[in-house]
Amino acid sequence: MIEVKGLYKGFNGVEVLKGITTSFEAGKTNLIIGQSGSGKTVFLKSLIGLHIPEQGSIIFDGRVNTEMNTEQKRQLRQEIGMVFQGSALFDSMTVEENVMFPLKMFAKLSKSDMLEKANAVLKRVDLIGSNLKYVSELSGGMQKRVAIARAIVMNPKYLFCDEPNSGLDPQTAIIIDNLIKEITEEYQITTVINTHDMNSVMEIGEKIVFLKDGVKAWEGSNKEIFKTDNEAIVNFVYSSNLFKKVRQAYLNETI
Ligand SMILES: Nc1ncnc2c1ncn2[C@@H]1O[C@H](COP(=O)(O)OP(=O)(O)OP(=O)(O)O)[C@@H](O)[C@H]1O
Repeated sequence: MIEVKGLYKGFNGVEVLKGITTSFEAGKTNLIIGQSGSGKTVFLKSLIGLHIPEQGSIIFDGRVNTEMNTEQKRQLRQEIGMVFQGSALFDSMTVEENVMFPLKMFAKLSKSDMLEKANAVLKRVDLIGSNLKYVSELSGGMQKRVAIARAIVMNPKYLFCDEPNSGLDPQTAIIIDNLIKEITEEYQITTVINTHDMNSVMEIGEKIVFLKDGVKAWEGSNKEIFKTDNEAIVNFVYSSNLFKKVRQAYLNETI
C-alpha cells in the first residue's frame, strides 16, 4: 500500500501538485487521470522518487520516504517495477535479454537462474517462444508484454505504468490493461497507472484519482463514476456523447 499525504511539488516557484492526499491499495489497479497539464506525470514521478516533493510524504507499506536512509531507498528502488510510455525497451537486445536486464543490474544470480526467472515471466505474459526475437521484430502489443515481463521479473511490490497502452489499437489496449490487472491481483502488487484512456478507466479503474490543476478533484471507483454528481469528473469523463449516453442508460437502469 502507498499512502500519500499533503504532497506539494513545484518548479521555479510555480506549484504543480497542491497538497495531494490519497492512498493506493495492494492488489488493485489504481489510476491517475486528468487533463493534459494537470500534474499526472509530476505525481507519478514524485511517487517513483524522480521528483523530490517540497512538502508532504509518501509512505510505502509503513516506510516514510522522507525518513529513509540510503540503504532503505536502494531497497525500495528494487521493489519498484516500471512500464514506460512507448515501452522503453532496448532494440539491440533480444526479448530474453531485455527481461533479464534488471536481474543483471540488481540481482546476483547465475545465468541459468536468470533464464529461469525470465522464462517464468515471459510465460506469464504469453510470450514463450519469442525469447530470441529482437524488439523490432515484435508488434506494439508484444512489446508491451515484454515491458510488463521486464517490470515484474524482480517480483516488485509496486508497479508504476505511464500510459501503458498508448499507441495500441483499442482491442489490444484492453488486453494489456487486463493483463496488468490480473498480474496486480495475482502478485498483490500496488499498481499505479497514469492514463488518458477512458476505456481503461471503465475497464480496470478500481481506484481512480482525478487531478485538476494539481489538486485531487475526485477519487473513487469506475462504478462510482457512473453515479457521481461531481461536476468536474463528470465533465471530464463524459466529454464524449457516447459516454454521456452510456451514463444516462446506467442511471436509468436500462443497461
Ligand atoms: N521538470 C519540469 N520543470 C518545470 N515545469 C514542469 C516540469 N515537469 C512538469 N512541469 C509542469 O508541470 C505541469 C504538469 O505537467 P505534467 O507533465 O505532470 O502534466 P500531465 O498531466 O502529465 O500532462 P499530459 O497528460 O499532457 O502528459 C505542466 O504545466 C508542466 O509544464
